[in-house]
Amino acid sequence: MLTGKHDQHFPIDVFQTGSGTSTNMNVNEVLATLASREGVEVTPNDHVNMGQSSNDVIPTAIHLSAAIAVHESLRPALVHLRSTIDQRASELSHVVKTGRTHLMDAMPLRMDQELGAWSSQLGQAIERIDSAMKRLCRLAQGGTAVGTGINAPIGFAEQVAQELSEQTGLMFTPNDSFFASLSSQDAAVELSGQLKGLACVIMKIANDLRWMNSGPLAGLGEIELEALQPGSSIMPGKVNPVIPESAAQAAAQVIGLDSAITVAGQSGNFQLNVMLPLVASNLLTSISLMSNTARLLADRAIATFKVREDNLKGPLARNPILVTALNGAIGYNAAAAIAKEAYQAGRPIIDVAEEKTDLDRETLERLLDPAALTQGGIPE
Ligand SMILES: O=C(O)C[C@H](O)C(=O)O
Repeated sequence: MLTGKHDQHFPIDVFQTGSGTSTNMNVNEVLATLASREGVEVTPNDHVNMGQSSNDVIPTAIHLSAAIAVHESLRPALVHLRSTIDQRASELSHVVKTGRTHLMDAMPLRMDQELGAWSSQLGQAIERIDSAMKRLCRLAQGGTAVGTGINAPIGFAEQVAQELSEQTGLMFTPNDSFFASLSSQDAAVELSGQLKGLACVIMKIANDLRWMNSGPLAGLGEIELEALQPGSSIMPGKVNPVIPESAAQAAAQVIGLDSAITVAGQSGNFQLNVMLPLVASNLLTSISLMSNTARLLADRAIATFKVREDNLKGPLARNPILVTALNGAIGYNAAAAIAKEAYQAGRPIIDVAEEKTDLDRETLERLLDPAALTQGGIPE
């Protein structure tokens, strides 16, 4: 069954009984049939489902499958995205650009600082997902119908957890309360919440890339993303940022799937949560979306964009906001007057400052040097 050879025998819809009994019995029936074909007399309920109930099997399957998907797919993809960003950041540490707040010109920063923010956000998203994994590795198996463990042999829960740990290399243990693990989906809600946080990070990176790539002539034109396809069916020669756009859509989908998981997480009525199939489907979809997106962003956008350094240099030199560096020497109001005049006249800030202050050219060059202004501290 694990090879996928019998997948066509699983026709059950995700939107089925809330316990997932239909899917559990589907598995039991296919396994019993396969065993019978080998001449072993096996029944779906008495043998395959022995010592089990859908009520503990399905919550266990949710935790197990999500933990494996995070461990084998999502985490490596996020680490890859982060190291690709780090690699580009160290290559681009010489590039100084205009910072933006409210989408408006602000003080300068280096590109490694800008990309370093993405890397740090991803690092913290990984930490949060790692933390959720601890709760995900606690299993419901052994709780059977309502959490008491009726019909399961003593020690069954521990044996299942040990066997699954050996097979996967993850550390599974029985949950400390089967009543809790059957009637709630708290660990899945937690992981989904962390995936939503990750989706926000991905959305931010994708949007920054789209803005930086905008143009090529009438936009910011700070970078040039790899051209992957003719972007327009009508406008010849137009190349669009398809990877960041697909990443932003995947992120939006994960945020939506999380909302449904949040509702499902509240659907624990007495001893059983009855939205388990939805939780399973949405959680695995989110993990898969974020894994694929992280790899695509890394390999087809971050690793390959070119920096249009000439486009960065002009606005940087003309940016009147650099006058912020003079606050300490001449005060905010005098600096504001210089900035306004420089904007209005379209003149370099240094020329206006030389006229309007007692500071000599050399001092102004030092104080207004964009690269020096990326280092923090009080300009002297
Ligand atoms: O399918 C089961 O094992 C139990 C079912 O979900 C029920 O509680 O009625």
